[in-house]
Amino acid sequence: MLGASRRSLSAAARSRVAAGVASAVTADASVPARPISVSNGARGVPQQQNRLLSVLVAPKIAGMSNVVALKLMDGALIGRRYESSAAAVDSTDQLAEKHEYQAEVNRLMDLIVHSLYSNKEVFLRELVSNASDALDKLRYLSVTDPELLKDGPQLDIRIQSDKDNGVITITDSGIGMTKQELIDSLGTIASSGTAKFLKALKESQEAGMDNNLIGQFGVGFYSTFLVSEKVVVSTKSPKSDKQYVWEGQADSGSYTIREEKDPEKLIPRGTRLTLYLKHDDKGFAHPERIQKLLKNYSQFVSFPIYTWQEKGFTKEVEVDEDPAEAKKGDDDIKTEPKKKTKTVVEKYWDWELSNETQPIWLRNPKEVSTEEYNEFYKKTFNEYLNPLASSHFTTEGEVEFRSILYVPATRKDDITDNRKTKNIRLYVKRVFISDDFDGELFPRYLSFVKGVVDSNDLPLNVSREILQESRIVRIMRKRLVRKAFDMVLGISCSENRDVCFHISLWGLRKVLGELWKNFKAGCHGRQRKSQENCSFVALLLFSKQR
Ligand SMILES: Nc1ncnc2c1ncn2[C@@H]1O[C@H](COP(=O)(O)OP(=O)(O)OP(=O)(O)O)[C@@H](O)[C@H]1O
Repeated sequence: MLGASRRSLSAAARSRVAAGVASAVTADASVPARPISVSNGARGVPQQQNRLLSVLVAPKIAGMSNVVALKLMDGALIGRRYESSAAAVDSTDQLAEKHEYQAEVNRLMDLIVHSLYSNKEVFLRELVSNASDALDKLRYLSVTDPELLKDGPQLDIRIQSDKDNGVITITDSGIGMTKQELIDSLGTIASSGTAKFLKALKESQEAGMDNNLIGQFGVGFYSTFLVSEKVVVSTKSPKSDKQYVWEGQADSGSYTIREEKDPEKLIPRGTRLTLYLKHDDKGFAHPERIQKLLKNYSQFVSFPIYTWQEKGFTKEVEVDEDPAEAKKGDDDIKTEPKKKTKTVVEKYWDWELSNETQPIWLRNPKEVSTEEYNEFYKKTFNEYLNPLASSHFTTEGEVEFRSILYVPATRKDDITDNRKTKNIRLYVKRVFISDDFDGELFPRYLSFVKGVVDSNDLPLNVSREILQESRIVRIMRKRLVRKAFDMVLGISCSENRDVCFHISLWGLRKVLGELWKNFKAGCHGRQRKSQENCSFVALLLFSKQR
């Protein structure tokens, strides 16, 4: 999952890189593109040569005369002149631009398509997570720019499937993507999860695929190719008045992008993914299977997820009378014949809400099971192992907020390299704001603690500056730190207790050993409040004793 600000920053950075590449190909994105090869990497024929080659080898467009086809190709060469005639043509294939994947994506696709990974179902988790991120981003941006919602206030995810043909569509009404964002996002790798996956793969030093890694890290959007032979992404950003279609095939080093021209396929805003499943994976298109997977993987998504389900109701219908019976009846005394009826089930299809949208931190802690806390942690922070401890609490009075904090079982990031850890996800009135404010909400030396914080007192347009100066944040930070210390001390006390955050002494020693650097860094850290210092020193002493 990505935070809004993180994503916008990385998207901007990626746009700059990709803009350079794309500008070598089409100076004006609105020019209707013909089968032009657009290289995303170093490979490929020079652009001008590519265009000419494409024109020479362009096949005849189905249902079009050569004259019209030529006109279109002409249009590609001389600019906008034939834009309207291109729009009038009911064939889109010929208008598609061909792009090559970045080398890393090619490698990843190759691994995914040829992997023997048995837990292929994670594809749905990854796609729903992307849809939820896109909705989070829209909701966040719409706080300052309500116009973004003008094409529909509904924020939801809808999944429809055709089990006979093995097709699944996943539609979200989120932020969508512009053409450039499509190229930047679905042709290159800049995403956290996928990049982590590749790093881990490299570190595992295995020539082949370590199947477990897919499950541990997720491979984001590309996991669609675990089950699909073709994927179509149709997307409309509120920043653009055009809808674009990305199309990729398993086992292909390139993808295409074209403008959506079919009025029936236009969406007001957001993204629709259509997965054409591989023959052996068509079972994933069964509506009941989809619902089961959502229960398993996506129960913490805070937007409604609707699935298209077959339903039924019973009704009484009249049945035709048996002619022999009717004849017999005629011979008897004339009485009004009694109409016979039978009960039938009337089938119909409708959307069904398939998830619980109340965030886990708003629930009563007594009603949340350890498994639910652990699942929420793993899904939210992309973790593989259960946490060592968790703490769910509500603070009321002077400042009101709810939070769940976790101590992970392993520490992956090294705080000495001064990277942001994105360990705290900040929500304001349930709206996800950012995971970039970790330093402001939490001291750096506690960066191993992960969690969510939801405040009702902060403004929705909260910025780093507001956080730094806010008295509310100072109080929140103090309480969060105290809770984090309580939690770590709780782990330490567990040596002499039967039940203490369901962890073992072995786990404690392990975590303190690994967190040693964090504690040390805390010692040398900037000025801290005395109470914080006291607890910190106590922890430090404790950890040294062990
Ligand atoms: N439904 C969507 N709506 C809008 N943008 C999307 C959607 N799906 C994917 N994207 C864009 O594609 C990018 C790449 O997606 P991918 O799933 O590969 O990685 P990620 O979501 O960024 O990272 P991670 O897998 O770690 O959460 C996303 O960052 C986002 O910008």
